[in-house]
Amino acid sequence: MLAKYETAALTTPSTLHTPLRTTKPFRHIFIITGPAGCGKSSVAHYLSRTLDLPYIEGDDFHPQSNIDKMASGVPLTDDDRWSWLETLRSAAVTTLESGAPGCVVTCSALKRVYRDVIRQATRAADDVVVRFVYLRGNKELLLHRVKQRKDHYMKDDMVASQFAVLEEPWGEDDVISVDVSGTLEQVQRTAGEEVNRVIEGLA
Ligand SMILES: Nc1ncnc2c1ncn2[C@@H]1O[C@H](COP(=O)(O)OP(=O)(O)O)[C@@H](O)[C@H]1O
Ligand SMILES: O=C(O)[C@H](O)[C@@H](O)[C@H](O)[C@H](O)COP(=O)(O)O
Repeated sequence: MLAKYETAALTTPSTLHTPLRTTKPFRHIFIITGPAGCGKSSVAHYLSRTLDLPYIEGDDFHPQSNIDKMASGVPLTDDDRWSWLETLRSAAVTTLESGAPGCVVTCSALKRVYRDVIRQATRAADDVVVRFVYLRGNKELLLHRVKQRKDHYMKDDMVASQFAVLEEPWGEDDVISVDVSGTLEQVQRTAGEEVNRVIEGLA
């Protein structure tokens, strides 16, 4: 069982003039990332449910032109993605401004510059924290999982193009990396434990 979200606390530094410490909870935006088939939706639904945080599905924020493009097997370009990423970031910030203590967002965020667009959400307020959960799997595994998936516009022929532009987030200190080669239950549990460590201020 994950710890209650409300237990997370930011202790503001005391000064000579304010000897009493006040606490203020962080509001976390957890971005579940990785190429198609890595398990973003499956893991994000689990985190949203267990942490009782709103779920924002990145695919719901694409303009129709992007969906048509992906459905016809044409990879998106940077220019197709900028406004999508900004819209997604706004949706996360609006969710917090509406009173949510945090949220869980799915977004492939394949390149560092895309993650940087999302990172700008921290400018909304000093208690907003962005953490990425990168679901790490090799191309063959994700291809296999996308092939098994039904009723999704994104077909397996897009996986190779996603790996071609993927910049794995090594060295980015706001990223949790989770190996997805195990069962879905194992991956969900590991992601939950890692996210819980962040919420508790341990990571
Ligand atoms: N660890 C896993 N083991 C086996 N199947 C998985 C695992 N994670 C996800 N899947 C399955 O793989 C497919 C893709 O998962 P999904 O969550 O839709 O990925 P994404 O949102 O990243 O494209 C789904 O059919 C899902 O049930
Ligand atoms: O679940 C999936 O199949 C993917 O997440 C898919 O929906 C797509 O990756 C993104 O929505 C945007 O496309 P890019 O990853 O090419 O930016």
